[in-house]
Amino acid sequence: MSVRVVARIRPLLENELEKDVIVRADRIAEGSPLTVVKIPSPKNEAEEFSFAFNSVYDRATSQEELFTAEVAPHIKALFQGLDVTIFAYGVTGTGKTHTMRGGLRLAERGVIPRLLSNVFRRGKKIMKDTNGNTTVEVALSYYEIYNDKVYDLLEPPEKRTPAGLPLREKDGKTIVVGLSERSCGDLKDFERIYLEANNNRVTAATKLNAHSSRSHAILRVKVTQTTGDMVKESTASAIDLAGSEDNRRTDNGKERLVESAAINKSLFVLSQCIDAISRGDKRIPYRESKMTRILSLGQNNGITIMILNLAPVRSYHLDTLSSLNVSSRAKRIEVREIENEVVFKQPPRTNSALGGVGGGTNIQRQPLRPLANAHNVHTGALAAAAAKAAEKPDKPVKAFSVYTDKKPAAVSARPVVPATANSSQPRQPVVAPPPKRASESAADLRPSKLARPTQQHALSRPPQVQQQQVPISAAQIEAMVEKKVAEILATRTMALPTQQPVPTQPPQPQPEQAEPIPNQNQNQISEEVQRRLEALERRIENESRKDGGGSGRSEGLRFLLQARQAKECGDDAAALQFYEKALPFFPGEKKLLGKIERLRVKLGITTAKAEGDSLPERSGRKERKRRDGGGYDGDGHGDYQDGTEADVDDDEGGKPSRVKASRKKGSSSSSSSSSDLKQGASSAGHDGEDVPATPRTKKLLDIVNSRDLALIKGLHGFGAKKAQDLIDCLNFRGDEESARVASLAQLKMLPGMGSRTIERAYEGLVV
Ligand SMILES: Nc1ncnc2c1ncn2[C@@H]1O[C@H](COP(=O)(O)OP(=O)(O)OP(=O)(O)O)[C@@H](O)[C@H]1O
Repeated sequence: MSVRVVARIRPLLENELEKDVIVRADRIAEGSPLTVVKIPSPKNEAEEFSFAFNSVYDRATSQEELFTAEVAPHIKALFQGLDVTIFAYGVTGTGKTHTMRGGLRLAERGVIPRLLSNVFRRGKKIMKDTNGNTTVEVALSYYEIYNDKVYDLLEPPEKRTPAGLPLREKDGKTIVVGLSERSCGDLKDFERIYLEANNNRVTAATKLNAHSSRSHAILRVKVTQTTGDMVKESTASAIDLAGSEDNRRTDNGKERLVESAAINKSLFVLSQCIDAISRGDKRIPYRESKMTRILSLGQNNGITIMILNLAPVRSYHLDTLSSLNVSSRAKRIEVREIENEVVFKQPPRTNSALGGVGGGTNIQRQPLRPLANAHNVHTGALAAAAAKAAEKPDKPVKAFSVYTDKKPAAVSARPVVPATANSSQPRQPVVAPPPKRASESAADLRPSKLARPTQQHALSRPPQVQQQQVPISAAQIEAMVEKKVAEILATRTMALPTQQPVPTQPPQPQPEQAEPIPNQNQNQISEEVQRRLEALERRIENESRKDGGGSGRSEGLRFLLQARQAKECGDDAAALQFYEKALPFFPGEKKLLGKIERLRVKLGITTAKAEGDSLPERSGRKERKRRDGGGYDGDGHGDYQDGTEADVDDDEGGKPSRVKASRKKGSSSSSSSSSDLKQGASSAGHDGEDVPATPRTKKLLDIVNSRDLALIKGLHGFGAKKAQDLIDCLNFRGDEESARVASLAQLKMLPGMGSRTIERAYEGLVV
C-alpha cells in the first residue's frame, strides 16, 4: 500500500482575512469526496493548479472528524501487529501541532490524545473479551530532533548531553540508543507524562507563529499484547514535524536562524528522499538527516499516513505550492504492510496489565529492542491467528472516542470503511478507493494546470517520462553534440601551454576538431577522458558526415559553444559576435536568429533582421521556455518541477529568471526548505551584490575558486570527475583572479553545475 497522504486546510486565524483565501478543497466529480486541493498559479490568477490526495479536509473539519476518518480505522491494525506511523508535514504555522497535539478542550484534542484514548479503550476490551488471558501493556517514548540531535523528552533537559542520543540500525529499524520508555497505565497517566514532556520540547515565538515548534517531535506508543508466553508488539508513531520556514518572513534572530537551517535542511532531505523514492532511485538519502533516518519513509513496514497541513491564505502561496508538490509525490511511496512477528517470552516477564498495579512504573533508559531478536520467531500468520482468536472478527469496529465531543459525530460525507478483521486481506481505504496504480500516473499525481492542461502535463512529467515520449529531434542532437564539443574544447584549452582566451579567429577546417591532443599533455588526461574524447570525435565526424556539411557544421557548433561561453562570462557583445558567426552554418535557424535578435535588443543595437529572416513570432515567456527545452542551449534549464516553478527566461532577454522569481517570492518547489541556501545564493549573486555572502556560501565559493582538486572532490555530491570538470571549466574561463566565481548563482550557471549539485554541496558543508 502506498503512503496515505491527506491534506488539511486550516481555518483563518484572527489576523487573516477571507479575501486572502486562495487554497480550497474540491472534488473530482459531483458527489464524490473532497480529494483535490486547488490553488491559483502565482503568476496568473486565472490558472489554477490541482493536487490530488487520498482525502482533503477543508477549513471546517473538526479534530474529531479528522481522527475518525484517518486514524481510528487503523487502531485495529495496530492491535493486529502492524506498526502505524502518522506524521504532520507543512510550513510553519499551518496547524501541524494543532492537528497532532491539539488544544486542551475536549473538542480540540488532536490526533495524539485521541489515539491514546482509543488504544486504551481497545486494550481494555481485548483483556475483557479474553477474560484476562491476554494482557495489554502500553509504553511511551517521546523524543525530539532539535538541530539534528536527538533528545529524550521524557528526561529533564538537565540530563541532556550536547551530542544527544545516537541512532543505530537494528533489524532494519532505526533505534535511538538510550531512549527511555515509560509504562503508561491509563489516559490520566498519559496526560501527565505527555504534558510534562511537552514542556521539555523546544518551542519559540517566530513572526509567523507565536508558538512555533523548533524541533521534530516523535511520540512512540508501544503496544505489547501477551497471551501466555506469546508476545505481540506493535508501535504507533505520531510525529509532529517542525515547519519549514522562509527566514525572510520570520525575522528570525541568530539562534532561530540556526534552528531554522537545521529544520529546513532536514525537511529538504525529506523532500529529496520522497523524490528519490518516487523516481525509483537506488540510493535514497535517508542518512543525510536524523529525521529522515528515523522516519524511514518507504522503509518501514505497516501503515503510514502523512497529513499535509496547509494555510489557506495568500501570504503562504509559494510555500504552500512547494509542500503540495512534495506531498503529492509522497503518495507514490509504497509501504509494505507486514505484521510484526509474534515471539515467545524467555525468560518469562512480569507484565503489568493495563491499568493494573505498576501500570505507571518507569522502565528507565532502556534501548528499544525489538522482540524479534528473541528465539522461536513465528510468522505473521500466527500473529493474525492470535489476533483473530483475541477478538470477534465479524463485530464491526467502533470508532471509539473517550473524548466524546458534545456534538453528535457528524463525520464528513466520506464513507468510513471499517478495517478488515484479518490483515492478510487487502485493507480497504478509508475513503472511496483511490485510482488503481496504473491510472495513478505521473499526471494524476501531479498538479494539473487547468488552463493549459497539455502544456502543464508535459512539464510536470518527470524527465524520464518526457524522454520516453518525446522523440529526439535534430536540434536536441545538436545540443548534445554541442555539449560534447564543449568538453573537447575545454580539455584542449587545458592542454594548451598557456591559458588562452577563447579564440576568435575565423572558422578552422574540420580536421582541426579531431586533432589529437599534444603528447606532453596527454599524460594529464585520464584514460577515461581520453576514451570519451575519441568517441566524441568520432561522433562529431559522423554528425558532420550525416549532415553533409563537412567541416562547416562542426565549426558552426564551435561558434555556438564560444557564444555560450562568452554569455556565461557575461560578455554579451562577444556572445553576439559568435552567434552571428555561427549563423552562416545554420542558415535560417529560428532559434539562433532569436538569440541574436534578443542579444541585439539587450545591447541596444538596432538592426535589420539577420539574414533577412524574420524572427519567429513566438516571443512570450512560455514559448521561450518551450524552445529552451530542446535547442542549442541544452543548458540544463529544463528541470521544471510540476510546472509550479516560476518561468525560466532566456538569459539574454526576459527577466526575471527562474532563480530570481523564486527568490522574490521566497520559495521554490524543488528546495522549498533550503531557504538558507537560497539566501546564500542570492546574497552574493547577481541580484544581491550588496548583501554579504553567508559564511557557508563564502566557504563553498572559496573551495571552488581554489581550483584544488582534493578540496572540490571533498564537496558533497562531487566525485573526482565532476571536480575535474569544474576545474577545467574554471581554467577555461581564465585565471583565478579574473574568472573568480563570485556567487552561488554564477556557480550554478557553470556547465555541469545544476541547482541540485550546488544545493547538495552547500547543504553538505559545515561552517
Ligand atoms: N484546524 C485548526 N483549527 C483552529 N485553529 C488552528 C487549526 N490549525 C491551526 N490552528 C491555529 O493556527 C496556529 C498555528 O498552528 P500550529 O502551531 O499548530 O502550526 P504549526 O504548523 O505546528 O507551526 P510550527 O511548525 O511553527 O510549529 C495556532 O494558533 C493554532 O491554534
